[in-house]
Amino acid sequence: MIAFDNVAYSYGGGELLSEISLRLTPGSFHFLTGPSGSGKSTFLKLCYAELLPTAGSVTIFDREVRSLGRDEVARMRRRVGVVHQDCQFLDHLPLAANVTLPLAVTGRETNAQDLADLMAWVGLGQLADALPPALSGGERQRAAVARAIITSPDVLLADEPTGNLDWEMSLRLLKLLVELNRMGTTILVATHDLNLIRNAKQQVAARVLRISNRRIQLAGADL
Ligand SMILES: Nc1ncnc2c1ncn2[C@@H]1O[C@H](COP(=O)(O)OP(=O)(O)OP(=O)(O)O)[C@@H](O)[C@H]1O
Repeated sequence: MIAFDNVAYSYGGGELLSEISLRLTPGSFHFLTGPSGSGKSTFLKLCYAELLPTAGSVTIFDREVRSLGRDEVARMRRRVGVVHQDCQFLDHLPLAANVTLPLAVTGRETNAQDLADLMAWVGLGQLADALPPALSGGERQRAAVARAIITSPDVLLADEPTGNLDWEMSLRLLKLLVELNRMGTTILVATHDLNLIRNAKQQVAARVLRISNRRIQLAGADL
C-alpha cells in the first residue's frame, strides 16, 4: 500500500532519515515512535507525498510518488486521511461543515445520514452545530478523525493524535482507531505514548516502528 525503498530525507542540512525500507501492507496497524525531533512527522509527510524523498523511492498505491502529476497527487490524497498534530479548523464554520469540508472542496455531496452516523460514532452527535473554539481538546481530536475519514480513505495517518489528551480520552480515541482498522483501514499513528502502544497491542496486532539514529526499525517486544 505504501512502500519505502532505501529512502532518505534531508531538509537541507544533514540527513534526518536514512536507508528507510519498509512496507505498510493493507489492513495493517503501525505505531511510529522515537524521540522528539527524530522525524516522525517528516516520515508521515513522506507517506502522502507532502514531502518527496531526497533519495530512494516512496510508492503509494503502486505509484512511485515522483511519477505523479498534480492531479494524480490530489487523487491519491483522497485515499489517505491525515490527522495533523495541531488539528486546525475553520473557526467560523460549525463542526459538521468542518468535518465535511474534504468532500465539499472536491465537489462531492454529503449524505446527511452518513454524516450523522459518523458524528455519533466519534461521540460528537450533539456538537454538529458547535463552533470549533467551543470544543475541548478531546472533542477536537475526535472531530479531526471524523474529518480525516469522511472520504472513507484506505489509509489513516495520525500525528500524535493523543498528544494533549488525558488517559481516558486517549483510550477513547484509540478505540476509534482500532475499530476503523477492524473495518479494513490501514493505520499509522505517530506517538510518544508507550502506554498507548501497550494498550493497543492488547486489542490489535499492531507493529511498532521506532526511529533511532536516522533509521527506522521494527521495535521488539520490549514495549
Ligand atoms: N520545514 C522544515 N525545514 C527545516 N527543518 C525542519 C522542517 N520541518 C521539520 N524540521 C526539522 O526536522 C526535524 C524532525 O522534525 P519532525 O517534526 O519530523 O520530528 P518529530 O519526530 O515529529 O518531532 P516531535 O515528536 O517533536 O513532533 C526537527 O529537527 C525539525 O526541526
